[in-house]
Amino acid sequence: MADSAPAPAPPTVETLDLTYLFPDRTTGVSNINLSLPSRSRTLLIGANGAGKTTLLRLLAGKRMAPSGTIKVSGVDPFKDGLKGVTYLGLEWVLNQIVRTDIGVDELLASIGGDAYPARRDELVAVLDIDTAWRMHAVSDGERRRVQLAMGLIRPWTVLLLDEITVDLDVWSRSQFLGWLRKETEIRECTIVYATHILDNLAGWPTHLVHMHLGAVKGWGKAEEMLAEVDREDTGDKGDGLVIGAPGNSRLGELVLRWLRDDLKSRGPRSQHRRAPEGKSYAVGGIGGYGLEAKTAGREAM
Ligand SMILES: Nc1ncnc2c1ncn2[C@@H]1O[C@H](COP(=O)(O)OP(=O)(O)OP(=O)(O)O)[C@@H](O)[C@H]1O
Repeated sequence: MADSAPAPAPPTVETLDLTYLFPDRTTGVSNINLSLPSRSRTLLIGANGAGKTTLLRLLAGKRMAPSGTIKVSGVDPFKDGLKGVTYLGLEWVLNQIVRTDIGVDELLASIGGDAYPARRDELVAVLDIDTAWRMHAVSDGERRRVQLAMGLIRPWTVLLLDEITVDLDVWSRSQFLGWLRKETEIRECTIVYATHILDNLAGWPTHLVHMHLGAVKGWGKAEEMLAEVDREDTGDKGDGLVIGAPGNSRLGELVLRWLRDDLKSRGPRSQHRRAPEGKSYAVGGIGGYGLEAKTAGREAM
């Protein structure tokens, strides 16, 4: 009788009342409840310091969350490993190998390009990479394109992206976003993407998560959240924070509104730090929180 391997768990991302505090016990993320289905493309939106990177690193298993508060593809990413999860963030961008005198072909082969030749060739084409480039002699954007190809060649099932497209020109970024979209359409995979750059993202996300002061202020299906824009008038509220420029996408308009309201509710940064409405950050004595994982072996390349 032939062995039948169990079907892989669907690549879902779930958090259950997830709280994580840094050692100062005042910053981090608190009480986060999300349930992102397979094949979703989620944008994490929030002002600088809202908690997006912290959340992504927790989802990637790079920080230890309290037991039972995170499940990625059905398992705890810290305890049970990162199979199928690709996290592309700052550490990956800063890796020095991509600044040395090494050729693109060699670099792509070193991270498994030869095992996935079709994906490698597709990414080289989508990201308009010249495989004759030497990495010490390319522009920032060219280097970023090679880094993206390196990070994406292996067929991930959950992709966690912390804004890593900043150096791409508009065309390359739109091609890249289109490729990501296609991935979720042709196979079981899921993307969570933290970004401040909304160009070419109209119609891209299936879900939106609005973060503010370490909490999720709202989340849901993108179309339902975008419907807010059609319902509300957003012009000048007499506070000098005018939005609603003609030509803004609905997504751009919604995000401007969110950030305007967040700024108003938070006040200037130099004022005292405030917890999100209805929440209070615990100070000290919470078992399991604030533990920075010893992640040397877990850091992305
Ligand atoms: N290692 C750390 N130790 C203590 N506090 C931290 C640490 N890293 C981040 N923070 C704090 O946690 C909060 C959330 O930071 P985080 O990097 O998650 O924000 P973000 O939404 O990704 O911001 P940005 O859009 O600027 O990248 C910030 O107030 C930040 O100062």
